Amino acid sequence: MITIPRYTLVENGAINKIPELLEKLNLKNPLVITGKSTQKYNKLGYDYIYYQEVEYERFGKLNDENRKYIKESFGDYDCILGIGGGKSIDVAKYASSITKKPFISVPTTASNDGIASPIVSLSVPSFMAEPPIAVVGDIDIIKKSPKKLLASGAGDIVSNITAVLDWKLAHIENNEKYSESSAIFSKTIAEELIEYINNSKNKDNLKEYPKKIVKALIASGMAIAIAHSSRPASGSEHLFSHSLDKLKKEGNIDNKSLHGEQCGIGTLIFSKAYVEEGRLDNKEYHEILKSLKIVKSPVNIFELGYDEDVAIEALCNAHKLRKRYTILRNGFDKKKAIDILEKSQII
Ligand SMILES: NC(=O)C1=CN([C@@H]2O[C@H](COP(=O)(O)OP(=O)(O)OC[C@H]3O[C@@H](n4cnc5c(N)ncnc54)[C@H](O)[C@@H]3O)[C@@H](O)[C@H]2O)C=CC1
Ligand SMILES: O=C(CO)COP(=O)(O)O
Ligand SMILES: [Zn+2]
Repeated sequence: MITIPRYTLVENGAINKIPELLEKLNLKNPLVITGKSTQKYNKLGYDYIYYQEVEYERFGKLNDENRKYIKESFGDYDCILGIGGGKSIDVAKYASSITKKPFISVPTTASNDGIASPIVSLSVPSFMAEPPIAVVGDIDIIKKSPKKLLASGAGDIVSNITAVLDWKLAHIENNEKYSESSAIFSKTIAEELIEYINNSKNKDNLKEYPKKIVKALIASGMAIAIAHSSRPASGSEHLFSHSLDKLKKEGNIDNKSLHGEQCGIGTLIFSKAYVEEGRLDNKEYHEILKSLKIVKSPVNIFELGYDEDVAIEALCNAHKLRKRYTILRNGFDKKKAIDILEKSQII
């Protein structure tokens, strides 16, 4: 069965409609999970906790002790609202899946497609939970969020191009189950966003970008729900991002690069790899590059704040991050990694 949000509000002032929405859903006692810079958007003063204080790390491990802890912490409320960026939303979604309470997603920015997806990405590999029962995207708030966050949303959307290529490749070379309709849906979301961004100078100079990116991210989450897997939105480019996250964590690297920014870089690397294999037109690689430049998302490893050794190591380890067949196949050795990083001008 495919479950997608029952209500999706994407408009100016949407956050003021939360009471009305709760009433429609017959919910009365919400608990908000939010971040320190987004608590101000809990305008109705619902009880709240910061995602940072919910022992974030424990959530990645699904054992009985953690389930008990979550149930005890969230037991008295009849629904959970995630208000904030990707982390607030992920923690809220996870808590909702453990407590079986409905989850309402209230993104205050548009940085990744966890907004409406059934995926929880607190660990690698990610796992399936329930999607939000409703999404409340207040454009007044989202358009004022930091540009870096809004730009990273584009990186998470262009990812769909390489993710779908990887999915098809896995079908051809590894006999994996593949859904053409899901793939077309996911790819179209990315192509339409790229087209809008790249023509924005002639159209509205990105005035509509906040609304477009939120809608694209919600749709991408729905593509994941339809496929019942993150396959349509996560391929080799996400493996690169997960690999970078691992290096950051293990090496205690203090760098605030965002998920979507890292995935944007990954998309440039692997779209170039697909061009090299003759499976993608070079024009498409350039369209992706152009769109990331226009929204000012990083297009090389230095703009992302790392040196080239980090890029090489992340790329050489990427295939080990999860069991998912991609153009990485059995992994890139150092020579191949450097070659493609140079060709895609990441280093
Ligand atoms: N479930 C899924 O399918 C996915 C989940 N994720 C999750 O998302 C996380 C990354 O999310 P991001 O949003 O990139 O980072 P984040 O959640 O760490 O947010 C970055 C910062 O921006 C702040 N922020 C959010 N809205 C703001 C606003 N309007 N004004 C000022 N500050 C604001 C946040 O409070 C936070 O301090 C990953 O760690 C992963 O757990 C990422 C991709 C997909
Ligand atoms: O980030 C995601 C989709 O954009 C989720 O993908 P993962 O399954 O790789 O965590
Ligand atoms: Zn992503």
